[in-house]
Amino acid sequence: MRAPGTILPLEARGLGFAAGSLRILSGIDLTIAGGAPTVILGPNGAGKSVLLRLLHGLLAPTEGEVRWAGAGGHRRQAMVFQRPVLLRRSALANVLYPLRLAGVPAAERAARAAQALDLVGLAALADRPARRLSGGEQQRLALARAAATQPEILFLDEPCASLDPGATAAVEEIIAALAARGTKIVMTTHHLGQARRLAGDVVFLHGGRVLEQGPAEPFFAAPLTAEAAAFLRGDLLPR
Ligand SMILES: Nc1ncnc2c1ncn2[C@@H]1O[C@H](COP(=O)(O)OP(=O)(O)OP(=O)(O)O)[C@@H](O)[C@H]1O
Repeated sequence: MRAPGTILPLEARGLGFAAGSLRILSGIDLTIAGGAPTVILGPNGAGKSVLLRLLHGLLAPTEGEVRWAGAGGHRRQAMVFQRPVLLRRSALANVLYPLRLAGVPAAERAARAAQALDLVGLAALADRPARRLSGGEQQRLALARAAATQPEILFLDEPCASLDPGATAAVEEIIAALAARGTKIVMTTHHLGQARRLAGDVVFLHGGRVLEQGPAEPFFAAPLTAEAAAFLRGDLLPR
């Protein structure tokens, strides 16, 4: 069972990140509430991955802060990366391992892992060595591993970056299923079609700043900034 209460909304206030003299993100103010997925969009180098890492707590901000509404925010979230790092063990063992680390009682671990493998369509491959799975299956396994920990918020960094259309559709289905059962998804993607299909709201980043933030439908129909309009047309944006 998930701990009572909620850690949402997640708020970023004056958030910034610099590496030496290079400012990568500045002045980010965001409120991420529960509900349909939040999709972070923007051209290459806009700072999407860095923002996701700051929100997740993997990077420490050099300015501003990330605030969770409730206690234990860092424990009730998970992140899945473009290329999952899997243990040299079976698919099932990969899902069980973080549950053991999280102190989930042994009796509950097997049921949760089986349920998560089922959710991603990998129940039949539970005993296969994880590193022998295809790229799409590995990404689904990474999603199962994260989902089994029952995070309230799940960060996904380009989850379909190196997947073909079939594998991408399978991952999108899993994301939609997780969102439907109440997991808040915050993700980056370069697939505009995917963003339109999944997003409840959008954060548009350019040059390390948030230029737009709001519900997905009006953003796609009539973006407010010239930069977002150009991005949606597929034009190159000056940095
Ligand atoms: N630790 C770091 N040190 C120095 N520069 C960094 C660091 N992390 C990211 N950068 C730079 O910050 C900028 C933003 O990187 P980030 O990966 O967040 O962009 P992105 O929007 O996710 O891009 P892409 O769409 O290409 O993945 C890039 O120019 C990147 O090279």
